[in-house]
Amino acid sequence: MDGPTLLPAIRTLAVGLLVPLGLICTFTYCTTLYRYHCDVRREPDGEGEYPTARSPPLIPYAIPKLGSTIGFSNQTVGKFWTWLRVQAERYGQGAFSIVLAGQRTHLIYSEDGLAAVFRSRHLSRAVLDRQLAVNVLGMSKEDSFKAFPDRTNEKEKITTERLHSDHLLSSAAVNTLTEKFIETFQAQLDADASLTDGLDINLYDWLWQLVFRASTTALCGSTLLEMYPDFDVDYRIWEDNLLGLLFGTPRLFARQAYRARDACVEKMERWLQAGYQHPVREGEDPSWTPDTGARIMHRRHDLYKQRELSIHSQAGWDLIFLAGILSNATPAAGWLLLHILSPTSAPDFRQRIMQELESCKRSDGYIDIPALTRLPLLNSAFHEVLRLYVDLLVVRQVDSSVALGTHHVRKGEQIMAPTWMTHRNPVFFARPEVFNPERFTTTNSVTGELSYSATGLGTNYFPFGGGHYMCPGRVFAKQEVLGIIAVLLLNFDITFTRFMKHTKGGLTEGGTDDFPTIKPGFAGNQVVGIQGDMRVRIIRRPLVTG
Ligand code: HEM
Repeated sequence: MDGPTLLPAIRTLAVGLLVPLGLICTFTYCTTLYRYHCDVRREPDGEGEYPTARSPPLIPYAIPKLGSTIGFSNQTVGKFWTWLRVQAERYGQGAFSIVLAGQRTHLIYSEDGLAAVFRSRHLSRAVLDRQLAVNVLGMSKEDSFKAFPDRTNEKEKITTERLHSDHLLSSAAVNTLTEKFIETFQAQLDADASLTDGLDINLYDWLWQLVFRASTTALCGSTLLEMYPDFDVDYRIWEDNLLGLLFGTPRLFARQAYRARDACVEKMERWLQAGYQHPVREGEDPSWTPDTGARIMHRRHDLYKQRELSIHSQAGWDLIFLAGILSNATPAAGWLLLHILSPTSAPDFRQRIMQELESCKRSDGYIDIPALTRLPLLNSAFHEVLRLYVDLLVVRQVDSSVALGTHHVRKGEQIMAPTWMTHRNPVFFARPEVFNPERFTTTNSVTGELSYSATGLGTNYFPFGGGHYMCPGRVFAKQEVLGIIAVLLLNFDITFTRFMKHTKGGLTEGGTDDFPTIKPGFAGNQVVGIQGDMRVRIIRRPLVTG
């Protein structure tokens, strides 16, 4: 066929394809839009206070299967939720549904709906955990079923729940982990002679490295970073691409992410193999060893063996466990420190934090960690960081059709409970976009004593998720973050120089108003990343003796 005869054929083919596609999209949009408007305007069924549960209104879309995937995947953190809030207020809805990559997904944020999500026995997370195991950790499908079974085997000697409650949540375990973390964090600072004369640094970048090493050593021992001193390089790439991997971005479009994932897992695998060559001696149960890390890791490794996981899958599961501490507690500490030191904060904020911290110095020079966790302003500021900077999606699959408050969901569908819709709702938190370190404090009207509390907010505040799957690292995370702040502020003078702005070419000098912003990413990042930095001068304080 020559050129002139080929062109009309292509045109006919294009028209033949595009016209039906256009018609399908127009028809889909019109029908979903019509149904949406009927649903949002429908009066509640049922009697008075007891409305009958019904399926949340489905957000209209044009492309079948794709549904709202593109809008939901917008990488400006919070953009989708801001849009959804407008819909929620306009139509008085406590939940909406979207089609996400072909799956009907309910976004639930009403108080009764959230309470039911955390309580319900009809919801689980195994399918999502397996998707994460295969896509993000490179586990085989077979091992993902062994690691995340649909039902826990009652006969199992070790279970994840028992393991977490005994070795991650108990106060003895948390204190041991915190002590090891602080010891390693402090040792790095002590070893840096340049801090005595003073250093000009980009604060968060500097802190990230220190916390990365101290957290990894506290959990996994010192051998991992001795074997792979540059482990952080691949880890950072993997962390930045975690949600893209989870959603199954094909390897062709995310080569660097897959390479970093495989490199991280391979390094953890070699570290595990080296550790297994030096098993803990019979009858001994050390709280930490250089080769195998903390006791929680030893017990996890016992669980891996009980479930007969390959060494590759064991390494992947260790990697995501490590990410719990690295990818959440580190930015949380960063946001808190930036706010304390920022010239944009209230003038007396830093001074009051310092007064509180001074009261936690023990006579031997160490920090009284339990006392730190009772400081009202510091703890309130920590909770405020989590309110403002956690973009969490509590994700569950529906195992059997059920009413979650007034929302009816069907077997096979998916639930997402977004923190953004409640944590930034002006009805629950006045001026929600503003960092207010006093938000969780109260002053006793008789004694004038300041205290703090994040309880009483019920399901309006859930940075650590809720119910059966609630974060088991929550107590350690808080102690770690407060410990970082105390060690730095009590031992160093830190002077603000300027903010550093993020640009395409890297960080450039900013003004005194350019407080760092939220790093772009998919919804559901947990503690959001920090974009930009703060230039400071840091100098060790002279030791006070006698
Ligand atoms: C500020 C810090 C942290 C935040 C905001 C956070 C948040 C979360 C959230 C939201 C979940 C899922 C809960 C759900 O689905 O309902 C989770 C799970 C988990 N977190 Fe954390 N986390 C933090 C720190 C940590 C630390 C320090 C560790 C470990 C040392 C940790 C270990 C885990 C583990 C093992 C799970 C999975 C639990 C399970 O599947 O049963 N987290 N975390």
